[in-house]
Amino acid sequence: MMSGGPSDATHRKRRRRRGPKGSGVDGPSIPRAVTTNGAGPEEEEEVVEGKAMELDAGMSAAEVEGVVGSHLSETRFDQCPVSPLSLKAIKDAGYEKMTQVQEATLPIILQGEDVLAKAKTGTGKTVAFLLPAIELLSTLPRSPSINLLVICPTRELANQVAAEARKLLKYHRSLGVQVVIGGTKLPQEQRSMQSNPCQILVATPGRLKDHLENTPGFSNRIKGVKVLVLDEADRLLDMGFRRDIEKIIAFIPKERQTLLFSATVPEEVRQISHVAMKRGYKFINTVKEGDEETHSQVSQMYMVAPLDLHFSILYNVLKKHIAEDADYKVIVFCTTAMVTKLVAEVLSQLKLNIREIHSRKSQSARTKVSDEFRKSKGLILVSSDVSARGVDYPDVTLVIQAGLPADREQYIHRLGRTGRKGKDGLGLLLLAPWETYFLNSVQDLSVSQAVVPTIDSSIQTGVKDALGRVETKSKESAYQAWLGYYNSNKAISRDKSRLVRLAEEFSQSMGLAIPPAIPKLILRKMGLNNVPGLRSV
Ligand SMILES: Nc1ncnc2c1ncn2[C@@H]1O[C@H](COP(=O)(O)OP(=O)(O)OP(=O)(O)O)[C@@H](O)[C@H]1O
Repeated sequence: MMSGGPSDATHRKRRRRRGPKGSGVDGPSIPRAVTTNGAGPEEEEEVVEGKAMELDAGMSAAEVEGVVGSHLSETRFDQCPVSPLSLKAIKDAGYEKMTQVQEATLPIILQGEDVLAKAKTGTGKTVAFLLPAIELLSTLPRSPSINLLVICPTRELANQVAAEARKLLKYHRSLGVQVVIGGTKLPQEQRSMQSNPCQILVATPGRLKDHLENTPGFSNRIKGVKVLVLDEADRLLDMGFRRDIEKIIAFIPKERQTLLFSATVPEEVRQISHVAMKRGYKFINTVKEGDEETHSQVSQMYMVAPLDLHFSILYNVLKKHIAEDADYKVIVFCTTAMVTKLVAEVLSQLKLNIREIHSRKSQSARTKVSDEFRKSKGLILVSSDVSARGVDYPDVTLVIQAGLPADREQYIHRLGRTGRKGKDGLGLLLLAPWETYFLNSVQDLSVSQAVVPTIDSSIQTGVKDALGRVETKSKESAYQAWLGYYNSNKAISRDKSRLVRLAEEFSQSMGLAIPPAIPKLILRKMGLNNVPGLRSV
């Protein structure tokens, strides 16, 4: 018997009023076809708290730590109503016990309910939605329709979800999985879908929309969707992706099961979940109230220092970490693609073992680097937010976030690349003094201040020389991207002359004597034309 089933879980019905008109929650941007999808004027959701976190009064401190820190439940997969074919594949994958989110969601998903699930990073959410969906699919008659559609915000994550699906499908010979992602050739995907139509499709939103609009027969195939999954649901429902998702959902039958998963579920997402889910959906939260959304076994630090020290601090911290851990595996998150490129170039010049990944790289280069980083140790991945969510690189020892994360959620997801599957990890957030206001948004997490290391002259000289060897073009592009990123941040862009001053500080930190000129058109697009202190060409 499963111990985390609905009979053991705490159920609470909760009625919530949706936000007022124009509050951004029910705004006019939601097409009628989508808003009518099971949503009434008042949303009702059932809150189910998994019993996985309940503690026994008689436990020792070590046992308590083991339970709280552990991502695994006491339930084995072979104790669950799962087909022998799936069980065999699960065994081959080396999984024996279910993780807490898997234990809490499986029975409810198998009952056909719509589910919004929140569980910490690296705790097996992918299997939690794939396994019950595959169980359902295995009972359907064979057809060329797509029956399970999984939408992911990044290409790397889509590939990874497909890989996990292939593991689980090992013995389900009649089921197949296909991936459609941007950055690859559309006709190639069209041909492969035609020659081998699979029941499971994993996609990024833009490319999926492309297929809906341009691939003959595709919109018919998608009418067969029985289960829709939004992985990293809060990201997919935020303003960047929301319109695409709404358009896609309009093509999919309303009679379906919808599963939304993420490590972060801000209140706004709960309020707009009716965009995708039926009323009366179950909200399953395996993060106990009062518990942090991050892992206790991951030490989180922040460091505050002027921008002109950031390259040296980065170099110093990395060198120290490498000296302390021969199996180091580090991700350095940067604010934008072009800043990522610059940081990667500077650190490479400093003879560190660097790989670079961001949206300006070709998809084949991204896939190559991602595969290499997954398998390797002794490597530093300098990354934009393309690696922030979902990607499962085992044994990452340290995550550095240089500059402001986009928001609290992005901070949590980036940090979640370390400390996966109950392992230890380290996180460092490196901020300039004027960025420290961000700390308010993570004050409920255990982030402690770290002392700025003393930077000796050899490090300073090394960094200066490395910067000198980096092409001016990279610095110019980084400056422009930096300005764009901070200009889109409301707290900072309010005072344009301050923004220009800060950008100049960044330019100096790269060793440039004067800030680069920016094309007029771009300045206009950023709303920064005629701002004193910015040069244009
Ligand atoms: N029951 C299990 N036992 C052992 N390992 C598991 C189990 N389920 C999943 N895993 C492994 O745990 C790792 C993390 O899983 P996954 O990437 O799905 O986490 P996640 O919760 O989706 O994380 P994120 O929030 O970062 O997306 C993967 O390597 C996966 O193969």
